[in-house]
Amino acid sequence: MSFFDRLKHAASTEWRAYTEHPFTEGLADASLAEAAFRHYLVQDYLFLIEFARAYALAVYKSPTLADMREAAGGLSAILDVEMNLHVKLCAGWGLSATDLEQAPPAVEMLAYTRYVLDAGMRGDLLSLKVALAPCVIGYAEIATRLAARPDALAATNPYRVWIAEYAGAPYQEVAANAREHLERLAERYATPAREAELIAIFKEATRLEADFWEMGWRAGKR
Ligand SMILES: Cc1ncc(C[n+]2csc(CCO)c2C)c(N)n1
Repeated sequence: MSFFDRLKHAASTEWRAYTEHPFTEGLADASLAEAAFRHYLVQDYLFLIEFARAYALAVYKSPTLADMREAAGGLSAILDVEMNLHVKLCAGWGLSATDLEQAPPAVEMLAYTRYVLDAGMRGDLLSLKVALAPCVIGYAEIATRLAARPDALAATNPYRVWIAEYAGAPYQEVAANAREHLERLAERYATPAREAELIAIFKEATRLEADFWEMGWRAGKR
């Protein structure tokens, strides 16, 4: 079994709660309340700013130049690609980039990003990449599943742009490369003695991803 599959298997309850959260179902069948999506999107913008810092930390923590280039690629994928999607999507919901940056941070956003930054700060590059894995690899898995649903990408679904972005080939390739890089890192630095700690990091980050959906989901019920 690959290293990532071992992590996912060990965290299967948390992984399902994250990747099959009702929020994601609501994106696919367009039943998600607009308020839920807006709240999620604004907090996700703040989340991406903090995740850019985590990738910058990955540059710093890189033992080799090749690792450094890989982390720098992740950093620019956030700053130059993913954040543009958010700005574009938010404009469609009447929110400007300034509105986004000035939004008050939610505790779920803070908890998740602080956790990842802390895991990276006290650990090595492998610990940090394990903490980042649910985000990068999870979104690719979620979007692929949603895109296969009838009408998920239909013009009548206001969330089709989000699904198409993460289900599309460019993002799927980013996620596949991240997964490949994680396997190579694990070959270099994972030991049986470290496995329990790495699983604990993966589980916690996955739980915080589910909490992030839950935060948006609750905003749709208010
Ligand atoms: C809560 C939350 N989790 C994951 C992602 C997806 N994501 C964040 S950074 C990154 C890597 C490079 O773009 C990806 C795919 C998100 N946007 N929000």
